[in-house]
Formats: sequence, structure tokens, C-alpha cells
Amino acid sequence: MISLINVKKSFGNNHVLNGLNLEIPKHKISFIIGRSGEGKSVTLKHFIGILKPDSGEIWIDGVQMKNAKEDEWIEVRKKIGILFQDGALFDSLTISENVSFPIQNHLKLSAIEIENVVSELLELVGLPGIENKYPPELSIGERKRVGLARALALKPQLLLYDEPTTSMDPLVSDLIDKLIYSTQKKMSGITSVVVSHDITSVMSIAEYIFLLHKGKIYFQGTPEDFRSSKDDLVKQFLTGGRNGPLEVPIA
Ligand SMILES: Nc1ncnc2c1ncn2[C@@H]1O[C@H](COP(=O)(O)OP(=O)(O)OP(=O)(O)O)[C@@H](O)[C@H]1O
Repeated sequence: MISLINVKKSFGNNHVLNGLNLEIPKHKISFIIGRSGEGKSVTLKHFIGILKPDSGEIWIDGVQMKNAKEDEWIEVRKKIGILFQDGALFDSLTISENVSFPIQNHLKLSAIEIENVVSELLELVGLPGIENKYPPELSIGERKRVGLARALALKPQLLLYDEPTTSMDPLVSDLIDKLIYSTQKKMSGITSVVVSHDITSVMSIAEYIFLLHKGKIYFQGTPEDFRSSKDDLVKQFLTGGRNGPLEVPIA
């Protein structure tokens, strides 16, 4: 659904993407992994047109977005659900208002229809009946699940997760992983892309892995390929050890 061809992106002298080539496989959960600052979020932002490449091509659903105008990006974004790191909920709105926010803006549904959609979505993420609560009353994990319900509101074809398990304890991380996996299975035809550092998540739910290094895809393949790779950098990434080509700063 998404292809990046020879994409370059710099911020001043900081050359972040140096001819990135990547083709997200359809209907799978793909992970984009890499060290901090390698350009994972920058890559994700190119998928939704928040950042534009200096050169190279971006294809979404068969359309070349290189010279796309903002209204074309708005149409594309309707097909994409995004779960931001903190859930990005509005604290002053109820959970119901938060989840229905994209529906109110884009679909013409009656109040009762919206109510039904919201309760179905909350059911899907395992939080039924919390419509009238406010985000500050929820744990971080619950907020992420509400964020996911909102990301699913417009029935996206593509679901993007930016560091979904960052700063979570292992049990909540595991729950979020299961939710990403079950969402992928329940929403037929969806394609998921997860940006993450969390190697446990990667090895438990990824169906395809892209390892970003020095502005390019250094490795791509299935988790089995990743696990059995003989490449020193891939092995170091997998084990998190000090031995290997990646320099690990001494704290
Ligand atoms: N809008 C921006 N303006 C200037 N520099 C930016 C901008 N966005 C990102 N960068 C730079 O691009 C580089 C890559 O950032 P990015 O957020 O993509 O890293 P990342 O791989 O997602 O890291 P992390 O895992 O720590 O979130 C960093 O050096 C960052 O400072």
C-alpha cells in the first residue's frame, strides 16, 4: 500500500533519510525498527504527508504523492488511522467525544448511530462502558486503547502505531501487542505499521521487519529471517548487547 523510492530527507546538515527504499507489504503487521534518532518517526511522517521528501517518490495506494496538494493528502489521511505515542486524546472531552471526533468531522451519522459506533469500538479495544469518563481518569495503557478505538473510527485501510509500548510495564506492553495483533485479525484487509524499539514486541507480533540504519533499510525480512541472520549489526540489535558494530554510549 505504501512505497518509498529513493527518499532523501535532511534537516540542515542532518541527513536523516539517505535514499530510503521501502515497500510495506499489504495485510500484514510490519515493524520499522532502529536506534533512537535513526529516522523512524520521520519515515512515518512521510506516510501521512506531515513531512515532504527532499527527493524521491512516495506512492500510496497506487498514487504518486510527490506533488500532491494538501486536499489530496486530506483524502489519503482518511484511509489511515494513527495511534500516537500518548494516545493524543483531548483531556476536556469525554471518551465518547474523543472516539467519535473523526466520525463527527467526516461522516454524516445520527447521534444514535454515532453512539452505537463508539460503543462497538470501545468493545473492540476491551474497554466497554467508559463512554462518559475523561482521559485523565484512565491509565496510560487505557488511553492508548481509546486512542486505538479513535484511530479505527473511520475504518482505515492502514493503521500506523508510533512507539505503542514505550514507557509501559511488560504486562501492559504485552496487552497492547495482543491488541495490535487482534485488531489486525479482526479488521479484514487492514495493513499495520508499527514503529518501535521494543524487541519483545517485534519478536512476538511482527510479520515483517524493516531495520533502519544510516538513513536506509539495512535489513528487511520475516522475524525468522531476523532471528537467523548472521549479520553482526542485526544480531546486536536482536540481543541488545555491547558486542557488535553499533557503538553503545557508556552511561
Ligand atoms: N521537524 C524536524 N526538524 C529538524 N530535525 C528533525 C525534525 N524531525 C526530526 N528531526 C531529526 O531527525 C532525526 C530522526 O528523528 P526521528 O524522530 O525520526 O528518530 P527516531 O528514529 O524516531 O527516534 P526515537 O526512536 O528516539 O523516537 C533526529 O536527529 C531528529 O532530531
